[in-house]
Amino acid sequence: MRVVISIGGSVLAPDLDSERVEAHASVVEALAREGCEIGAVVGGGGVARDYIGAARDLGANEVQLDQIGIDVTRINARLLIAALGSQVDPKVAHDYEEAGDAIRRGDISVMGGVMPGQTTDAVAAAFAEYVDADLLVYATSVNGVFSADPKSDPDATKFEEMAAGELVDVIADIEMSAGSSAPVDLLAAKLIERAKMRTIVLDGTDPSRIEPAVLRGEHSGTDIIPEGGDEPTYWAQ
Ligand SMILES: Nc1ncnc2c1ncn2[C@@H]1O[C@H](COP(=O)(O)OP(=O)(O)O)[C@@H](O)[C@H]1O
Ligand SMILES: O=c1ccn([C@@H]2O[C@H](COP(=O)(O)OP(=O)(O)O)[C@@H](O)[C@H]2O)c(=O)[nH]1
Repeated sequence: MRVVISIGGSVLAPDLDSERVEAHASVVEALAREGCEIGAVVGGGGVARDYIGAARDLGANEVQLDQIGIDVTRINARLLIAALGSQVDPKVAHDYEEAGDAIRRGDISVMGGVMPGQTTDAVAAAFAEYVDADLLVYATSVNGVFSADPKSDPDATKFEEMAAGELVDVIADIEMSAGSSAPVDLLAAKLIERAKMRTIVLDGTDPSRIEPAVLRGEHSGTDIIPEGGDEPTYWAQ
């Protein structure tokens, strides 16, 4: 089974904590031991936001800010690589071909950002499509996709499952409001829909939730069901 796991910066590196990075690496290694081929994509978190904020104050334009964000995601990717054993490609893949080659060689491949105008959510979706992944997992700071932002709306309800087209609609509504954050970005949602990619959005603040989700489909987040896609098959069955 081939899996791409997107580890949000808010989850991997809300601050610099080697034990947290180690815990994520352990999950990736455990999945690899189970025979999964793994691509990981790492976000920028609070450090990226701090750098972007400082550079904005200094007059940088949006593309320059994105480039700073990409650099930070790649530093976080290096942290995850440092925590993974010999099975990982020691280079942070800068494009999908490099990442795909590493996976085909049998290595775990780790990416950060690739180009301005998007986030690592979209990188993970494109990576998953490029390598024909069986599953894409977003480990983020909320336990799935909700009808509204659960951090600000106490009446928000979680989608246990939703069609990829519904995900696009929900995300498009969020992205209409400036400065808002979303469980995945709009480009990622569109790519998931186009690729008919089976996708899970879950709370990755405790990384041990990722393994049962990948191996057995057991999680309490949101399943994104591809329209016209295959029924899920689980590695452990
Ligand atoms: N409809 C929604 N469903 C789930 N989360 C939402 C929604 N709208 C906004 N959010 C927000 O999206 C954010 C997603 O996590 P974020 O902190 O950006 O993590 P990451 O580092 O994984 O990108 C959360 O802060 C959550 O409050
Ligand atoms: O392919 C990419 C990935 C990231 N970024 C930039 O890097 C920041 C941090 O990436 P992350 O995916 O963590 O974004 P977040 O989830 O914090 O919005 C983003 O806001 C963008 O500015 C980018 O421009 N292109």
